[in-house]
Amino acid sequence: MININIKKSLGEFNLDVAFQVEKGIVGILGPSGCGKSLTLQAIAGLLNPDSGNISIGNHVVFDPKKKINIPTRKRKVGYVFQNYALFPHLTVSENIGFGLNGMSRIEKTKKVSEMLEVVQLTGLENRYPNELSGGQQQRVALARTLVTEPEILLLDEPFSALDQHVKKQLELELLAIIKKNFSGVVLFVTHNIEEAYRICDYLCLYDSGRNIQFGTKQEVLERPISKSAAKIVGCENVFEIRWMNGNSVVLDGIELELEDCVLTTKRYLGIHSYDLSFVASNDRANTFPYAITSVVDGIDRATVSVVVANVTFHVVVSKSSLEGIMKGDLLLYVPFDKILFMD
Ligand SMILES: Nc1ncnc2c1ncn2[C@@H]1O[C@H](COP(=O)(O)OP(=O)(O)OP(=O)(O)O)[C@@H](O)[C@H]1O
Repeated sequence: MININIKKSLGEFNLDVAFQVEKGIVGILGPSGCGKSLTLQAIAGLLNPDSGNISIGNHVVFDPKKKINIPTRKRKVGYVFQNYALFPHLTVSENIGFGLNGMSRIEKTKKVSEMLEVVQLTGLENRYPNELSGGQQQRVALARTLVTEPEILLLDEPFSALDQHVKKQLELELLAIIKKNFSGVVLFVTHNIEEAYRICDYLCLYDSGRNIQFGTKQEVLERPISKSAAKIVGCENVFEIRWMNGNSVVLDGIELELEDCVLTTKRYLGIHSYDLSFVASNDRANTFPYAITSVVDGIDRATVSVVVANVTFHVVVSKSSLEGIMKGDLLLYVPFDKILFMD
């Protein structure tokens, strides 16, 4: 369990975050410079907040009102950094055993060798970090952290230094090791919504030093609460709206019908690019002729940008459907049950 409620001013930047997590892997997502790493540093005791409190498990580790500020080494926090931060002059075994203080040599050797097995690096114990691949270095970093039996695991963009082609495989490996050997809360900082979705149970969205939304990954993806939350979860189609009545809204020049009367005060509407589609007939509401403005080609999918009146929609389509869409005799379909309303 982690409970954090802190404020910290650093020059112009103000960090003001509060959330509580009982268990599971939480993806912390947000634009660059929004305070994700500072939050992890505060939890680890590497940054002193100006006020607030932090508890890990059943222990208060920071609360200036109670004069509590437990030092980093006693916080039971495992921290894996972007660049792994291994000691270059120590071998794999020495790196893993580094944090095991107050243990006999025999005990330490046993623990390190168990951990080498957990991260499948047995046989490489005498190598130095520069003799390992990026993925192997990452596993040493994870082992060095897990061996200290932390109550919380902080992963700060652990895949960012890896090549694209090995990333997914290593993600799976790392996830399997964590799930099998660690039962506490994992806070996982990433910029990538796809990666967060693959790995995490919950998402915590950040914007300008604040956490703006927390929920299961499905909830957050399906119901971003604001325009900034929608942007962070990769919703490419967000528009300011004018309510006509409870049954329809007007975007810039087009009217969208809604399924039920949903009068709200929400100012924006969003729809994920994968929820839009192209259809052959206008036998349903919200189908529109379109003009294509661009096509971004992917391996098996493409993103087609189309204009309807003055509104540009981005639509993800399969490559096989691209030819029909390019001819322009289909209609863009905006399904009302996929429309998201937000502040
Ligand atoms: N010691 C410091 N003094 C002043 N400002 C700082 C300090 N450390 C960080 N900042 C500022 O605080 C903000 C948040 O930094 P943080 O590293 O938490 O961002 P982040 O969300 O992790 O970004 P990224 O995704 O780029 O790693 C940034 O604007 C950064 O410039």
